[in-house]
Amino acid sequence: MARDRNTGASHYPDGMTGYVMDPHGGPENGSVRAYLLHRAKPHIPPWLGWAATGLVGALGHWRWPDSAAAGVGLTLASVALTGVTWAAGKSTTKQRRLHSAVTVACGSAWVTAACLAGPTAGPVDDLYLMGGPAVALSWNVRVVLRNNIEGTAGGSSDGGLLEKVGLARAQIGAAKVEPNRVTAPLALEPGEQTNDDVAKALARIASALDLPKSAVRYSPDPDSERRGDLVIVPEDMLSEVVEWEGPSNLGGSIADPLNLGRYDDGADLLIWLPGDPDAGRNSTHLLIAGGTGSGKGDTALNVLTEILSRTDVVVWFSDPKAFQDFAPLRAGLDWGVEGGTPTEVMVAGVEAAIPARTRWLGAHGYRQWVPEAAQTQNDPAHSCRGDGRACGCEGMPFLVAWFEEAANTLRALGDDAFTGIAQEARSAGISLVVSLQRPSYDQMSTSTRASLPSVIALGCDPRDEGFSLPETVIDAGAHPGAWGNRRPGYCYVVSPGIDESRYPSPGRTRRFTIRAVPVMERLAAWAQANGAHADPVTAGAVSGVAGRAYTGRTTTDDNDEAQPAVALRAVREEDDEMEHGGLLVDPEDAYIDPEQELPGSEEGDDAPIFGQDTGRKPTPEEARRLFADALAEFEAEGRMVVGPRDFKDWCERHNLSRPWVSGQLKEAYLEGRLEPTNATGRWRIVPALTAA
Ligand SMILES: Nc1ncnc2c1ncn2[C@@H]1O[C@H](COP(=O)(O)OP(=O)(O)OP(=O)(O)O)[C@@H](O)[C@H]1O
Repeated sequence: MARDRNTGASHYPDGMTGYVMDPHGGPENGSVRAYLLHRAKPHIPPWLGWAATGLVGALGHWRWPDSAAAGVGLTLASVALTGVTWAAGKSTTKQRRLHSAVTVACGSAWVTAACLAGPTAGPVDDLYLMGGPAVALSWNVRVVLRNNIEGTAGGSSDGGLLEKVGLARAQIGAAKVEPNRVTAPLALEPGEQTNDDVAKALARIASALDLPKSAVRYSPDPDSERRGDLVIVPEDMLSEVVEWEGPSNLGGSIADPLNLGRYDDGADLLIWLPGDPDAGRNSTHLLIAGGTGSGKGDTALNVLTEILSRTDVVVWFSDPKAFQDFAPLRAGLDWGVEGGTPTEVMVAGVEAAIPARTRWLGAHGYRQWVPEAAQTQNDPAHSCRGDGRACGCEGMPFLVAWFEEAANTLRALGDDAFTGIAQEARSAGISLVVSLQRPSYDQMSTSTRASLPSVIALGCDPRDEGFSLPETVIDAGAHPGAWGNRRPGYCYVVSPGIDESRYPSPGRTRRFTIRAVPVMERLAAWAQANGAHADPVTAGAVSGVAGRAYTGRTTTDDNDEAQPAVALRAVREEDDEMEHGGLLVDPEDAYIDPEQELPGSEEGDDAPIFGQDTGRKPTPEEARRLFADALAEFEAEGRMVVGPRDFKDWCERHNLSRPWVSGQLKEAYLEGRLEPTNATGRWRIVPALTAA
């Protein structure tokens, strides 16, 4: 069929008749009578049925007036016919099945009465005149509604939408129509079509409706392979930008939902990090994945501001981008580092905190972290004492360990290590938050990806969709690849606690502008004064591996236990006054093996060594002292993870070789001064000051 661009008229091949609707519903060719006839056609059969019923009733009475045998036969036939109708309607929708059975029952009962008593006797004719049209009209209404739903979905009178998209014979049930959202139950052809077929047809449905792909979604019924809900959201209500004005629940608990923005139907976009034993939900780790310009930075700010506004959580935060986006919030963090070695130390800190926290939670009768765990333990049911009395231990806040642009860190850590940490952290009241520069498998391996159950998937390259979102959610119509960086802040969120039918619905986070900076600074100051401090157990565990690198949040509060840095400084000053060999052994002397030979060293060279480039090799003893000094210096700077490369300049200065340093590092490990890390050739300094 061709269409004249100027007149809008359609030209059919010779001999064909037909019409095409213009967008306003008027006939474009053919007569008005033909159009009306065509429109009326689907509504005529019920009325023909009504007329036929009347005719059968009249003929039956003429044949069997007042016959008792005919009465029995007709009644049985009527019941049988109704039963057959009910049975035959098994494969259709419940509503249609009932409607058909009731229609047949009414019709056959009237025929029986008309045959026996006569079509005009008593109320029989009135029943015919009133009941018949009512039943016929009910079928007309049904057809109209069905057409309307298909019409809403873009179907036109020359073929239903479903037929157009290859789902002929699928049935659409009564649609729920809300402002800007139509939800229509779909029942597919039994044995012929599956929910996968609908998923594959979504793009064609969007095309038929002239809508973007993300406007059409499908939520399969988990209990049926041929049923589900087709959801159409015609207008993009997210196009309006909403600016962040402040946290949603200042002073609340981290167990309360974090409000990150809104869904396309206006509902709040919420996530939960800690688990909820009542809901059978464990705590979760979160991946924030999006391409450049997708609004990942602002989304992270939405998440972080929400977390910092709660009173029972501490945040450890690593940002290789030197807190470019997060600087206004830094004061509210319990521990903030800028990537590289400090991040390695932070990872070691998380690793150390996990068993300590899990033990504490277990000892206090918590199977997972709940808000009560963050309070002072005054409940005998959560006591670590054997005598059943309340223990009064300080509470343990939830811990969020956040790794911005984490690809390098994760690669250095290795898959097994990360998977292990992720698994164990969940029962230790720790959530990991990880953001990636590019959401793809070359940034993060499959198994590491699998250990992050929650994701905020922002716009990305279409090829990376499968990385960001589970296949089922993509099949249901989620397509972050369609946004790229053109829709900043648009996201799909998959996370425990959210109704799964929401997963394919897009949401949008709030935008942060320059106006948000003072509000964020106020929030950080608020968090500094009112937020939680790391509990002694967590702080102790992390200080044990990170030493001075872990400072704890600085406040005006004088709680030394919650501020390991203050405690450490006090210990160090005390140590300086002690003679070597006291309780806290001077690291310079503690690990020297005077018997060990230094490769290539010159015997008997006893020139002074400290602070000078001698241009000669130090004696073995000098070299070991220098090495111990270097470790102490690293520790003092908070560089708690070291490897041969960190000694490059030092080697040059002291005429010592890299292999010698490698050997010395191993030796220091054997002596307990270093611990291996998950990365080959990297060692963690065991803090000398807290080792006691
Ligand atoms: N929810 C939002 N609504 C509207 N605009 C937003 C939203 N989020 C971010 N933007 C805007 O989109 C642009 C890119 O945002 P942002 O810098 O957060 O992206 P990004 O993914 O972090 O990019 P990059 O990785 O390059 O830093 C900014 O101009 C920002 O203001």
